[in-house]
Amino acid sequence: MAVFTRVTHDEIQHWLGDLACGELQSFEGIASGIENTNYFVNTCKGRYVLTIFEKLTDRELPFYLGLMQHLAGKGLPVPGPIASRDGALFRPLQGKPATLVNCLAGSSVTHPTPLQCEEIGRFSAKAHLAAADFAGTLENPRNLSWIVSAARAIKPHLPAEELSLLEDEILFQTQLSRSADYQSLEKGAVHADLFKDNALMQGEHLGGVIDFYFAGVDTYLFDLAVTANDWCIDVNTGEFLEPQLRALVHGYSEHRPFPDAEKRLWQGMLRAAALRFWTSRLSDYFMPREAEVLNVKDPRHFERVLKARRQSIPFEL
Ligand SMILES: Nc1ncnc2c1ncn2[C@@H]1O[C@H](COP(=O)(O)OP(=O)(O)OP(=O)(O)O)[C@@H](O)[C@H]1O
Ligand SMILES: N[C@@H](CCO)C(=O)O
Repeated sequence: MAVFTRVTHDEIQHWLGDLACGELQSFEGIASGIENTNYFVNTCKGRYVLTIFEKLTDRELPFYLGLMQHLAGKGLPVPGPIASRDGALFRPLQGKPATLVNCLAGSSVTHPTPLQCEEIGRFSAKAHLAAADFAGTLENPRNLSWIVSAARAIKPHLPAEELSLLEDEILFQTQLSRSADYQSLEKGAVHADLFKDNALMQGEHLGGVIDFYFAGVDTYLFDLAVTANDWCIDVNTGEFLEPQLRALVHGYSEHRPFPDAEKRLWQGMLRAAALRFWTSRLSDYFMPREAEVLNVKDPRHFERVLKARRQSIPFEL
């Protein structure tokens, strides 16, 4: 249940104020999602999503909402925040920052087809190109420094075999991050959490990508690796499904061909992406925040994915 903050018709009507989105007709809480409170809001001008941020603050929100506005402005299927007359993308509601974004069509898929993977690959490349002139500079909040510090807190809880895997992978990633190839990778503002549940599909067509609230500046290759590790795998084993992976890579490279350094670092970045989510899931598992207790995602899934990526990958870029 994701409605942490309950609001009334009058409160929403008042908050909509000068947003030029028309008179409020109805609203309903959205049950899925665990980070923020979301409502579908219907006005005489259309359907929107109201998000009340439970933890995010003025420090991060200008980056996330600014990036969504930037990408939507370039025609990508991303929910653009509706700005108030003075240009603000978020304003307080019940003392928490809140925003209104366009409601996009579609629903998330659990077993993507190769064509759907190709479509998400195309989106990813287009988003990387479109974000190149975005001015925001927030670092990926779940970067290697975060992983190292989260791992410190997790380590006392881990059995020996997992501890050794975690330490070995962090060592590998630390060395990799110092390499000339890594230093030469192209970076920009990336989604960094483009899992299946953050994409709305309409058949083979992408209706939209949502939930930019783990976005940050990181390498394009890392971002694509995050997507590959979720969209293109057998969820039982963590192994890649080759047709899905080939389709994702093909869709991506249609718009942004891979530079040589990206080709050389593909397996390393797939490992980095698996480590990032294994660590965050371990952290949520051992040190859950209040609202997460009932929604902790299984860390062992990403342990399996990481082990599989360390072994081999089906083909090179
Ligand atoms: N712009 C949008 N258009 C259509 N549906 C949306 C939009 N934004 C959110 N939703 C719906 O609301 C649900 C919850 O949103 P979201 O995934 O962003 O929740 P959250 O709590 O912010 O994040 P998390 O998934 O990390 O818990 C989505 O699964 C989707 O069904
Ligand atoms: N996509 C993340 C959740 C945070 O967005 C995970 O599956 O662990």
